[in-house]
Order: sequence, then C-alpha cells, then structure tokens
Amino acid sequence: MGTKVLTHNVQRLEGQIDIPGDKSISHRSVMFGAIANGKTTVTNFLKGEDCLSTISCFQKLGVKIEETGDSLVIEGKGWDHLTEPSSVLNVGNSGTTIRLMLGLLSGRPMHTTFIGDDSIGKRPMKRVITPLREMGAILDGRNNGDYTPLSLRGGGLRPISYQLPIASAQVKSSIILAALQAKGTTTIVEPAQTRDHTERMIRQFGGHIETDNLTITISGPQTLKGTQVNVPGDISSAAFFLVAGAIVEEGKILLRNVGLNPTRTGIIDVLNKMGAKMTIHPNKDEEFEPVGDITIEPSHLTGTVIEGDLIPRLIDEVPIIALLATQANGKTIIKDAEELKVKETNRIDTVVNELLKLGADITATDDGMIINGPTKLHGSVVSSHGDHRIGMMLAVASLICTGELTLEEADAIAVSYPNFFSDLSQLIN
Ligand SMILES: O=C(O)C1=C[C@@H](OP(=O)(O)O)[C@@H](O)[C@H](O)C1
Ligand SMILES: C=C(OP(=O)(O)O)C(=O)O
Repeated sequence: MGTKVLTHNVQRLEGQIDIPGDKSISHRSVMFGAIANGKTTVTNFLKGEDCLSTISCFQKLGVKIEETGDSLVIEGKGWDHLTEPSSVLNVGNSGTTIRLMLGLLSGRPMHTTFIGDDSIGKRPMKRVITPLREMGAILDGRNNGDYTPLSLRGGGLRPISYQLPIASAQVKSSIILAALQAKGTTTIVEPAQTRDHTERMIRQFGGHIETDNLTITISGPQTLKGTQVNVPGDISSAAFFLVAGAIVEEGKILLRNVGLNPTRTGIIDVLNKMGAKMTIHPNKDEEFEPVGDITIEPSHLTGTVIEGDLIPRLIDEVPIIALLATQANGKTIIKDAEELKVKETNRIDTVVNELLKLGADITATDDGMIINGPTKLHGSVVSSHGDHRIGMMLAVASLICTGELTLEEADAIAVSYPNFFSDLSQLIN
C-alpha cells in the first residue's frame, strides 16, 4: 500500500509554498453550505480524502455540490431539503465528518446509517452520542453506540446545558449543529478552549452564537444564508514545513497563506519557546479567520514542556513536535495529551515506536511522551500505519536521516495533504 523510499541527508531547504486549505474549515464550509439557503462558493477548498468524504455524504443527502473553476459551489436549500439517503454514509477516515454530521442530522426527521474505514471503527463515538441522545436523537451502534456502524433517527430536538467532559472541537461542534435546530437555548461549557471555526462560520453564514470565555450559548431554530468562504491554509499542514525548515542545516522557507486562528497556533508558541528562527507576517484584511505568511530558518532549539491548555491548540501537531524535540537540546515533556490515543492511530504509541526505529531517545507515558535530544537519526523501514500525520512526520524525519528511509503506507498522506511530496520536493531542488 504505497511504499516510498525517501530522500535522506538533505542539507538545505529553500523556497516558498502556498499552504493548502484548512481541513477543519473545508469540512465546515460544505456542511454550512448544505444547510444554508442559497449558493455558497468556497475557494481554496482542501481536496484531501477526508473533505471529499464530507462532499460525498452531502451529495447522498441530495445536496448539489460542484467544482467550478477553482471554486466549490454548494447549492444550499435549507435544513428541510436534506433528503433521506438510500444508502449508507461512508465517512472514510474522517472523525470530523462523522461527529459533526451526527449533530447536524440529529434534528432531521429521517434515518441515516454511518460507516467508515478500520480506523474510524476504533474511534469512540459515545462522546457525541451521549449529548445528542440527551437532546432527543435516537442513536445506536456497535457496543451501545460507541462505534460504527451507527444509525440515527433524528427530529424534535430539545436544548441542553452541557459541560464537555473532554476538550474536543468535534464534540462541541456536533452539539452546536444540533442546537441550531432545537427550539430554545443550548449552553455548552468547554474544559479548555478548542478550535472555534464552527462558531466563526455560524456568524459568517448570518447566524448567531455567543461565546464568553469557555461558555457558548446558542438559540434555535436558526436558518443560515449561503455566502462566500475563502479557506485559509492549514496550519496543521504548514507545521510539517515549519519543523523541516527549523531542523535542516541551511536555507529559508516562506509559507504563504497560513491560517493563524489563535485556537490553532500552539505550534507557533512551541517553536517560539524552543528558540526557533521564525517570523510571522499577519495579513490585515481577513474578516472571519486570521491569516498570514511565516518564514522559518535553521534554528538552535531547546527542549520544553508542553501541557495543559496548550494541548488542544496543537493536538494534531504532536507527532511533528515529537520529531522537532529529537533535535532540541535537553528534555521535552509532552503531557495531558491522552486524546492522542483515540486519533487515526494511538498517536502516542505510533510516534514513539516509529521514532525509536530511527534512533530517537523517546519514551511513551500515560498521557504523552518524553524526548531527550539532540540525537542523530538514521534511516530504517517505518510505516504511517495508515495515519496521515505520522506519514508526513516520518517523511520530514527522512530529510535529516543519515541513511535511506523507507515509508510504508505513504498513501495515507492524501487524507489531508494530497500534494505533500511535490511541495516538499520543490524545497529540496
Ligand atoms: O473539529 C475539528 O475539525 C477537529 C478537532 C480535533 O479533534 P477532537 O475534537 O477529537 O479533539 C482535531 O484533532 C481534528 O483533526 C479536527
Ligand atoms: C484527527 C484528525 O482528523 P479527524 O479526527 O477528522 O479524523 C487529524 O486530521 O489529525
């Protein structure tokens, strides 16, 4: 399944990359476009496999979605025009698709069934099933609703007050999408701030939502209006080049059009704390999501502690931060990150096991990992284990390996970054 022998011993990375569209915002643009009234045009939509799964699920619900030139056009006809699908909704590898769609369809008076790939089959769904059942949706699935296949009969929702037991933007967004359809006011309290793209997009589509520190208040029912969405570049994709640029010996990289939403910029805080040579140039004129350009250069790095409220702001960047830490002086401790165990793989175990094969000094803990650096990495045969972020982390690691690195299951990278290897090779030549 897509074995790749990667370039090793790269001394210099030089050039610029336009960072592809944000995965979280791309998913949401289709979802909001589908439930809004009127046309939504999306530019810089991420054509990664996860977002294509979201498109195909909404097409099965009767929504017309087409590519026109560089844009994606969604013909929204409002909540009532989503139609009962005649076959199962397959979310592929995408946790965001299934968890947000469960909330979105909880208020629809129809039956839907969800399946996904082997990885989705291991990811916990109880976290969304519990609040959605409390709101009145009828949900069931394997192991009393914790795993796919899942079935849903929606309709007639009531508002709830809900204290989120975990910091999860997917759970928060699922409840918000249900609350938009429930008559009355829903209140959600987060244990820590998570990405707020759903909240921002509700306002962009003409809806109302109030946020006060960790409390979110939303009244329903609401109808939304189609609009124009320009998706910023994904900071979670940029992260691989930020680390690559910092750990090679020479050169300078410019990353253009990177989303700089403060709920996502934990990686920038970490790079700054570790002493990276990085400059941020914010664009001034973005209305809904902040964007900017970033330059990164080879850096003398120091180990650090990454914990607490910082974790949700960099949750998808932990694999690449672990690699960064192998090149820093001293100890890096990552804690409070047990959520990593329920991602596409158990990202604590996968990161530690694969980096050990390259010679890293890294140990798994119950809620994170401990890395001592700097260590010289050597090539080996490693695998993404079907996890796109592990695949890209290992591809960046290959740049500084002394011998050849063979990456198995490299094709998983297309889940979030189909052009990753061509963008990377532009910097090498
Ligand atoms: O809301 C989203 O778009 C996402 C939220 C995060 O998941 P959790 O909500 O499970 O933390 C993140 O890991 C995922 O890649 C995308
Ligand atoms: C965890 C991720 O995505 P999802 O939960 O949507 O599968 C990710 O992209 O790293």
